[in-house]
Amino acid sequence: MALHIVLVEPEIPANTGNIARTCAATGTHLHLVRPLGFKTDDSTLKRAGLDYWHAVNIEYHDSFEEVQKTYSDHRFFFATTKVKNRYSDFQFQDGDFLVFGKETKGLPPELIAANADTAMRLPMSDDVRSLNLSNSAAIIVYEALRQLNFLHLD
Ligand SMILES: C[S@@+](CC[C@H](N)C(=O)[O-])C[C@H]1O[C@@H](n2cnc3c(N)ncnc32)[C@H](O)[C@@H]1O
Repeated sequence: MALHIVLVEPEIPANTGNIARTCAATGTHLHLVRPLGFKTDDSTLKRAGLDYWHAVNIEYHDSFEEVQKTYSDHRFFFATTKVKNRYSDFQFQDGDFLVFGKETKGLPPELIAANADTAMRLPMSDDVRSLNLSNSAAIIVYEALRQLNFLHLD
């Protein structure tokens, strides 16, 4: 088993490359939902992931519904600025899916509304609208790993 990160329609290659590197470091599986805002041979994407791409377990999907259908026996958590639930108040389990939205618009409001019980927010001051996507993913996956005693890692 492993944790899973889902990026729904990511736009900025450097963010996806950074997240791929975090996935390689943590044994987390990466799911990219099309359309992507870059080509998979984009040099910025490759550079941000350094030479760790071979260590990333990556899957591409045509829709988020496809991810949910394929992994219907897993739990899904949704990272968004739009709710009050604090990310660290959830009890994560091995196999959980952590879902992140696109850089410009975030996750679709209807997806958040339909999953309000498992939507989570990283606390921020009122001066900032959102955190960077790759920073958000790193913080949440490491919180899940901390709760799981860094299962699968040293
Ligand atoms: C740059 S943000 C999107 C900004 C968008 N205007 C919004 O408010 O959702 C890209 C993604 O990073 C994650 N993110 C950024 N800041 C977050 C926060 N404070 N709490 C939870 N997720 C966050 C979310 O998954 C979001 O969809």
